Amino acid sequence: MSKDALSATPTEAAGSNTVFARFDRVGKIFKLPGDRQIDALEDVSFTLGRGKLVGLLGPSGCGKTTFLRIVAGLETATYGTVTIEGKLVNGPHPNFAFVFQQANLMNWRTVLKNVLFPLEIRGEVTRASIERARDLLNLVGLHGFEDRYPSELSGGMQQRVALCRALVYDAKLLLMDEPFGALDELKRMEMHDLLLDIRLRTGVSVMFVTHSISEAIYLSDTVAVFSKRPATIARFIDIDFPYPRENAMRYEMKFTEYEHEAGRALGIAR
Ligand SMILES: Nc1ncnc2c1ncn2[C@@H]1O[C@H](COP(=O)(O)OP(=O)(O)OP(=O)(O)O)[C@@H](O)[C@H]1O
Repeated sequence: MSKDALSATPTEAAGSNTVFARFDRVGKIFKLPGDRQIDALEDVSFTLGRGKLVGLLGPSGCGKTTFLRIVAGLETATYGTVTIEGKLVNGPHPNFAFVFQQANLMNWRTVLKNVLFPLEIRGEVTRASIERARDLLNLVGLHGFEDRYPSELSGGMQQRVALCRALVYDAKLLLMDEPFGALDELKRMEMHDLLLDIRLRTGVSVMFVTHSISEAIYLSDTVAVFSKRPATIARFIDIDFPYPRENAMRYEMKFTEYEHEAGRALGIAR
């Protein structure tokens, strides 16, 4: 995919060999009372490669969350299509996991029982799946907290529990809406490395919304910069840093250049 690719036609995601998801001229118009309407999305087209990580950046209120909700099947597009693994999305799918800005844990359930909840509603709690939940908690540094309650955890720890809950059932697609927005900078950086580690181990494809240019660059294979509303893709930026990524890269000249490029696409830098 070219860095300057515009969204009029579907465009390949960075370096991917297999297409996992295809978004073809996705548009959304919200009808409001009294013949009013909000044009939220217009002709958003690109593909997400299997196991790839795409960050969505854009001005506030441009339509990023709406796009993510359409991909998740939680909202219907006014026109255009979302195809995942060759199948049209027309409702929520059991293989898609969502992580929101707030952890949204159930305070009356222990950490382990929060993580197991998606399996419980599928009737899939087995000895092996409990083991997997414990392994995930271990991976995110929460070993020993399985029987604690959410109110006993910090915000960062709660967000890590939410991530485990999203990953416990082998989701193929992880959709995240500003998942680390409520965390302080250091915790956010920790979560970045954790997410990349999980992606490496599980091969999950990831799409996430962020307001942070540096977060988008640090995590993504490709950053998709949305225009002002109605949002369309203003620019794709392929991030040519190898994985695993290291914090030192945040201070490299090339990283600053990517920040400038994203800033220009957002209209906030020259
Ligand atoms: N259910 C709805 N009904 C009517 N308008 C809506 C609805 N959901 C979103 N909108 C409008 O669509 C536009 C895009 O909203 P959206 O939440 O997708 O933007 P966003 O880019 O995620 O915003 P932010 O970055 O501030 O979180 C906004 O003008 C919003 O008011």
